[in-house]
Amino acid sequence: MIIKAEKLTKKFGGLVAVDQVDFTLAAGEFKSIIGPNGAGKTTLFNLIAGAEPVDGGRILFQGDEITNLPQERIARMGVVKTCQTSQFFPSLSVMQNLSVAAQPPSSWRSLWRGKGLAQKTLRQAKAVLKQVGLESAADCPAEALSHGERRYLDLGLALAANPKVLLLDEPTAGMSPAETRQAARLIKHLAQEFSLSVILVEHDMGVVMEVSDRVLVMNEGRIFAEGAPQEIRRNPDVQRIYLGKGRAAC
Ligand SMILES: Nc1ncnc2c1ncn2[C@@H]1O[C@H](COP(=O)(O)OP(=O)(O)OP(=O)(O)O)[C@@H](O)[C@H]1O
Repeated sequence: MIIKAEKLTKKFGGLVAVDQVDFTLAAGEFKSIIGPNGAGKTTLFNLIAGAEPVDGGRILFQGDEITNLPQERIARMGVVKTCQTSQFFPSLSVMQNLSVAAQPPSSWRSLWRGKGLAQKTLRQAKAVLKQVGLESAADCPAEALSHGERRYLDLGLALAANPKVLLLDEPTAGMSPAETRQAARLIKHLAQEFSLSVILVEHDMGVVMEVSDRVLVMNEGRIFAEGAPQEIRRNPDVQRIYLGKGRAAC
């Protein structure tokens, strides 16, 4: 397993948002986390990425414990998270943003000394620019991008960091149905091309069913069900928890 979490627990005051959850991700696997609002999906995702401190349990990445390491350190090890809200330098161009993300931390000092970016970094940034289809916007300031393009830049920023495990938080949020289908296909293609292991938190069931190898259903901080997309789609208990919370079933 590339990621193994045991008895992960997170509390917010009296609320147990993630309750003794065991989670595994195999190398090359694409796993989606679904569940009704407030089920604990984003919290579990944030615990794995190091974006929230863990209250109980432990997380292993390739056998090494990463529990409560700083998020930057976890990202440098290869577990990289994208956000629901775009995080980039608004006035820098798309290519400059990708170049910063592709820059190994060991070379930040030379960047500050004005030595410029290494050729390897520029090549990596250019490759990612092409992979996420933003070549025509390479010189645009990131703040001038459309909503859909910003989501592609988010994806590019994560890919530029050379991840082994990619954590995607609602990458298609706010996209039109046509953009959503296109983005889902691109994400799946990139995951296969780079042999990435992916954890996806996503509300769009069409996307989840199309891209996932396995789907994990959370409810009230616990794992409710796990299986192949078709099994989850047919599971009457899964449909019940969605309907019980007033959301559309898958
Ligand atoms: N920073 C926080 N402080 C207090 N409570 C929080 C915090 N983050 C999450 N929660 C609570 O923890 C529970 C799980 O939230 P979480 O965001 O993980 O659920 P989710 O399944 O991702 O929901 P959604 O689908 O609505 O995004 C919810 O009851 C939420 O209100």
